[in-house]
Amino acid sequence: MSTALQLANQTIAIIGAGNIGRALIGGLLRGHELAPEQIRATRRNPAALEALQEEFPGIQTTTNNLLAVRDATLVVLAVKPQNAREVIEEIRAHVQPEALILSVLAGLTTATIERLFGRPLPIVRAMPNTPALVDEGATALAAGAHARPEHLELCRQIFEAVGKVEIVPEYLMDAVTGLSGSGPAYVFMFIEALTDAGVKQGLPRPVAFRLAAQTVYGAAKLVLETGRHPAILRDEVTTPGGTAIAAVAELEAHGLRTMLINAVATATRRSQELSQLNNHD
Ligand SMILES: NC(=O)C1=CN([C@@H]2O[C@H](COP(=O)(O)OP(=O)(O)OC[C@H]3O[C@@H](n4cnc5c(N)ncnc54)[C@H](OP(=O)(O)O)[C@@H]3O)[C@@H](O)[C@H]2O)C=CC1
Ligand SMILES: O=C(O)[C@@H]1CCC=N1
Repeated sequence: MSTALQLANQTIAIIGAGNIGRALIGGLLRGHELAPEQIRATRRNPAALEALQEEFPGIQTTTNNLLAVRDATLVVLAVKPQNAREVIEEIRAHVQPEALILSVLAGLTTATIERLFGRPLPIVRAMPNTPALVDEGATALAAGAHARPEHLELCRQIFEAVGKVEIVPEYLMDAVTGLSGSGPAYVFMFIEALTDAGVKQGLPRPVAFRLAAQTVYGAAKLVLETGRHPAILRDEVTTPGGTAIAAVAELEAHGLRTMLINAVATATRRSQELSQLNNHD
């Protein structure tokens, strides 16, 4: 007998339907595998919940977390990490014994979440990123001690509705946070800087901006769709004695690679520091 968990059979409570929670609701509904009535979304601000319901007709919204979790088979923890403890303490006695917990809380380990619930329960931890809002997220998933393969698969389906998914051991979640979780910030800076560079050369700003953003998007798509090594694709742009190699030399002189390696190392360290603050009793 298959033990696969079907998305179509789930009742999903999204506790803290802000940016990430909203992205997940959108992805789930666009996938047409479950009806809006299977989703309960919470936050404290009733006006924001009304707006959510207008955006996603048929979902149930409430400021009452207990009401949302009581019949949920899957509880998504999507509040900010600083609100996590109070929310878990509030809902823990009301969550179904068999429910799966899916946490997007940055820096909270599955062991800490389990301790806050006060009992062993299946937990999957996710580190998504904001491009999930346009179905181009990059998400890493890690299983907690009591999560079974079918739990991980269910969560994979959820995040595949809003982008690409990698499964990693939990100890790598800080590195993921430094790379793809925080990464959109680096890429936005890159697009902004490339736009300025075009403006400096005389391009109108809106034109420079569109060219810069599309260049980043197109280059990423070329890497992903061809599967070819980025260094080979770069070689194809660099005509001997031409323009691109002149700029590549400039980027190398200023240590682009080292700068990124150090930036991701710093973000990873910061994630580890925050984890240490979050995960002590
Ligand atoms: N943004 C990012 O790039 C990433 C974020 N994450 C993680 O995702 C989580 C959510 O982040 P994000 O979506 O950006 O944050 P948001 O602030 O957009 O969403 C969190 C939501 O939680 C709601 N909330 C707060 N307290 C409660 C409560 N007691 N009960 C119910 N709802 C509550 C807030 O709404 P209201 O004020 O109306 O209650 C808010 O809308 C965080 O834990 C973060 O670490 C992970 C990866 C990337
Ligand atoms: O900066 C942060 O802490 C969060 C985690 C990943 C992206 N933003």
